[in-house]
Amino acid sequence: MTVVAVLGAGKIGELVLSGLLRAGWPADKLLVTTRRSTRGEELHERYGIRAVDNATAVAEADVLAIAVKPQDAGALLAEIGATVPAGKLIVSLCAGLPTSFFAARLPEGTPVVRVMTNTPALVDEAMTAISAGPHATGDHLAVAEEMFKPLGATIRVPESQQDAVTALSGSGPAYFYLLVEAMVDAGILLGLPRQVAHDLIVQTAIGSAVMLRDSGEHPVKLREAVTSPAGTTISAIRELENHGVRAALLAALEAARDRAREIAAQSA
Ligand SMILES: NC(=O)C1=CN([C@@H]2O[C@H](COP(=O)(O)OP(=O)(O)OC[C@H]3O[C@@H](n4cnc5c(N)ncnc54)[C@H](O)[C@@H]3O)[C@@H](O)[C@H]2O)C=CC1
Ligand SMILES: O=C(O)[C@@H]1CCC=N1
Repeated sequence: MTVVAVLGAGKIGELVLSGLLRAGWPADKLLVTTRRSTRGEELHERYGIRAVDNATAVAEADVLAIAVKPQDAGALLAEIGATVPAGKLIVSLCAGLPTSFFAARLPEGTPVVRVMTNTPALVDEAMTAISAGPHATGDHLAVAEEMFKPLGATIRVPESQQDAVTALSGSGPAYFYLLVEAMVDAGILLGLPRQVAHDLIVQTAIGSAVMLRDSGEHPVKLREAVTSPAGTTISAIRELENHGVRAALLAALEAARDRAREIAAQSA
């Protein structure tokens, strides 16, 4: 069975490892590398996986999943790049970095797949977009899918779309959490106890999300069904439009996409 090493076990690296274990990936087919040895020991105790150094991971794993910050990827590749044997699959989880960044620092012919997942992987509800980079075949994409399908939904996209994907689904959970946080505050403004406001809006978010996924209806239809003539909802929507929420979202996602491009430019 494929041995996967996660290089850099912060939030996303741990989330991938824990998801693979939940899906039944044997612990002895997983390796992790960390910058601090105490972090490696912690992960070993928590999951029973071996924490090794980057050189051991390169030697023993079939797939190297790069989960360091994009700003740290250059240093990591300077350390391991020349030693990566032919045929190892590189799966990058790094926002912004194009697969050409990896190809330029790895032996010629090394297959690279670029992946953008998100934190709901923690509850097996991730959205993961997968793109083939240099030398990546259908079989390599299938390996990436085997890793990420148990963590939620997967989609294949051309790499040219990955910065937009990062802005939408990679960062997306943060936008929903911000909205929920703001709506809880609004509930408090209206006089509700914090816990009641929290419970009301979290269940409303879950119900709305399930309807978005399962009803087959366009979001406009779902919103119209809530919006009674001369009712309460349209009064709220007028305020949202007056305050430019729609325009703010367009600008926000454009800013996230631009930041992904900037990260790539700064790393080149
Ligand atoms: N946090 C998120 O929601 C998402 C993050 N990503 C991407 O995942 C990657 C990781 O992000 P986070 O987990 O949020 O960052 P993080 O900072 O929590 O984790 C990165 C880890 O890499 C370790 N590290 C750095 N250099 C290393 C080296 N040479 N050898 C071994 N370990 C090393 C650091 O000590 C740290 O624990 C980033 O590239 C980010 O763009 C992708 C999708 C979503
Ligand atoms: O904020 C970031 O850069 C990472 C990438 C997508 C989500 N978090």
